[in-house]
Amino acid sequence: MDAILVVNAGSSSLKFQIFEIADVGLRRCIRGQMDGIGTRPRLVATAADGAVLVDRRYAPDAVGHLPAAIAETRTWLQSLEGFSLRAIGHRVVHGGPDYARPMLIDHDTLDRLATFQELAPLHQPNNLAPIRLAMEINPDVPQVACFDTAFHRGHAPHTDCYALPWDYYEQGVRRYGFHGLSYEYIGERLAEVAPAIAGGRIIAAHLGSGASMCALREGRSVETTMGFTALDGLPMGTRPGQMDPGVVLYLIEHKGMSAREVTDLLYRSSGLKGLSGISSDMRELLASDNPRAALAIDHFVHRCALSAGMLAAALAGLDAFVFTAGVGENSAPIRARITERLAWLGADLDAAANEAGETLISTPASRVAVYVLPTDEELMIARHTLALVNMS
Ligand SMILES: Nc1ncnc2c1ncn2[C@@H]1O[C@H](COP(=O)(O)OP(=O)(O)O)[C@@H](O)[C@H]1O
Ligand SMILES: CC(=O)OP(=O)(O)O
Ligand SMILES: [Mg+2]
Repeated sequence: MDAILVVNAGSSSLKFQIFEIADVGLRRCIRGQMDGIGTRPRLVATAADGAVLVDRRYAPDAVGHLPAAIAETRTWLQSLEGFSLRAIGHRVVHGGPDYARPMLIDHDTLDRLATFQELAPLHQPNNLAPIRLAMEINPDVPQVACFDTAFHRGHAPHTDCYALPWDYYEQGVRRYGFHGLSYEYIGERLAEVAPAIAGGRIIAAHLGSGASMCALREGRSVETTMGFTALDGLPMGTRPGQMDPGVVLYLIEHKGMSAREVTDLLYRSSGLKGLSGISSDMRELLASDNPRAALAIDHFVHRCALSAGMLAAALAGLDAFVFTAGVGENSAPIRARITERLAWLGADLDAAANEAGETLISTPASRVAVYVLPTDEELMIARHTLALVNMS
């Protein structure tokens, strides 16, 4: 069976899918992930009919980081039979100013993408490692890079620039935005679920271990919370989100921290994990009676509400709000708390629908439709990969 493998290395998870290249297009065969990396690692994969193909838990230090997750997942994938790999599609978080669309990967592209590693240290090295590995093992199998940043390309310069001397913008110091594959999918999915409003003023909230929001109009990104890097915007599992740059200067100049130490603090030890002192995982914080867990959750909800207000201002109003990604798709309590903070915009939560995890969780009287739409970055990657490989 001719197949496409899709690899999506996130900050706390490694997601993968295998699609058959069928006459009718793509048919999903296997969907899996290694999640809870470093906290409660678990490899789960299911077949298209829902049959569980593997469900394996590991000790936290056995799969303590993405390279270990890649190695363990690759070993399992190699045990599969019956697939003839025709292409591999990869999520690559940072495409810099050059890459505004998916690209076939050659060694020059790979070298260029490696120069963005310091702009996405939590992701880019883990995005590029499987590409290098596959190039060594299967050099004849075409590989495609699909960028988180591409969906946000095309914003007006006055929205993408920082108030710095202009030549910094020209050097690439600008707002890029991330989670673009997720937002591209959510925009298409909303057009299927709610065609009447999909082209309107939409905020999509990708609330995972990495978290951001995006303002869409006519299905296109007009503003988003992440910026030059995936540190900016909302508080996340291990990242602080928006923060006065003076804090970085203070940590270096007055606390004597090195740039490397500040990088590690901001990418790996801040956010929900740093504030709570307990965990980066919203499930553990919601289950904790520790006041610091409540503080971290209160902070997360508050910053989500503020960012939603900012994006509603960018849209000059709001027609729909969409929750997606790990927290957005799975946590009714967090959805309820954020939606309550959007009442001033006209959002009215249907508590029963929210608890039941329905697709529409706002009441008929709500002036803002509130949806829960599972994202599927991997499907977007597979579609782009098939399109590029068919064209080449
Ligand atoms: N039932 C749940 N309730 C609250 N949070 C959840 C739930 N399930 C998953 N999560 C959160 O989602 C996060 C993973 O988000 P996800 O988008 O899948 O991963 P990543 O951000 O690594 O791409 C977990 O770290 C956890 O905090
Ligand atoms: C950009 C980003 O934060 O990605 P993830 O949510 O997969 O960590
Ligand atoms: Mg993710």
